[in-house]
Amino acid sequence: MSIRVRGLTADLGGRRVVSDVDVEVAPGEVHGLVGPNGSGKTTVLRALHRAIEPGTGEVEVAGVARHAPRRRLARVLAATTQEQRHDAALTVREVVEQGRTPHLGLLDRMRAEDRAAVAEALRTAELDALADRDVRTLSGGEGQRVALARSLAQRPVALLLDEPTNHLDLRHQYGVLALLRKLAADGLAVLLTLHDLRHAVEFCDRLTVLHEGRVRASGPPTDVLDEQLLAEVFGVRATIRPGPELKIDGVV
Ligand SMILES: Nc1ncnc2c1ncn2[C@@H]1O[C@H](COP(=O)(O)OP(=O)(O)OP(=O)(O)O)[C@@H](O)[C@H]1O
Repeated sequence: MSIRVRGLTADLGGRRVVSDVDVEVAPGEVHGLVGPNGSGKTTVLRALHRAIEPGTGEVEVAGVARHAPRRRLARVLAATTQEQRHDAALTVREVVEQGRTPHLGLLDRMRAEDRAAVAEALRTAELDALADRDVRTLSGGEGQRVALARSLAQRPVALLLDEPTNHLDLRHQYGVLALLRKLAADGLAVLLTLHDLRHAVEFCDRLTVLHEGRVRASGPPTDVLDEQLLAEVFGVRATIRPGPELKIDGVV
């Protein structure tokens, strides 16, 4: 497994917000963490990339366990989070270059392979035209693509994304989700939080549904999202019909 979370418990503000959560993501898998607001999705991601210290439980990424040096973790795990605001006077290219930091020694300069990883990440996130722009001048969606490009430049084994499509227009939503599928096909393990259950059905191999900090169900999307769960967890009367109402087949 590239990502393994076992029995994870986390307390925040004196309250238990995640209890006994298990999530496993294999290489090549796109795994969605879904659940209502406040159900603990971001907290699980934050424990994985060590933005918070979990209470109990095992958290392991590509064999790098919970107490291993941070630098080892940064070589295998990239995270695109909601907190990533770009408020320094840097160009888009300079932010994406930061993705190479875990692979460089303290005084090392960028090597040819680092520059190639940055160029590929910029191209993949469709940022070539914005490469020399000051990141502080970008729109929300453009900034979100910069954060993704920085993660891609890192060339990780596992990728975490917290609501990666929430600022994106329709074309870029599709573009990012299709890109995640392609990255998974190349062997990456992808764990993302999503609110749009239609995206979850269309793009995820498996889902873990969180409710009040606990795993309510996990498995293939159409097995997991039945009428009873949609009512009890999400508070909607709904059914998953085969085939989405709006089917996007590619970008033009
Ligand atoms: N720093 C904190 N201090 C206290 N409580 C916190 C803190 N961070 C998160 N929480 C609480 O932990 C719970 C889980 O939050 P989390 O952000 O993981 O939920 P989420 O499922 O990602 O929600 P959303 O869909 O709204 O993004 C929420 O009740 C939240 O209020």
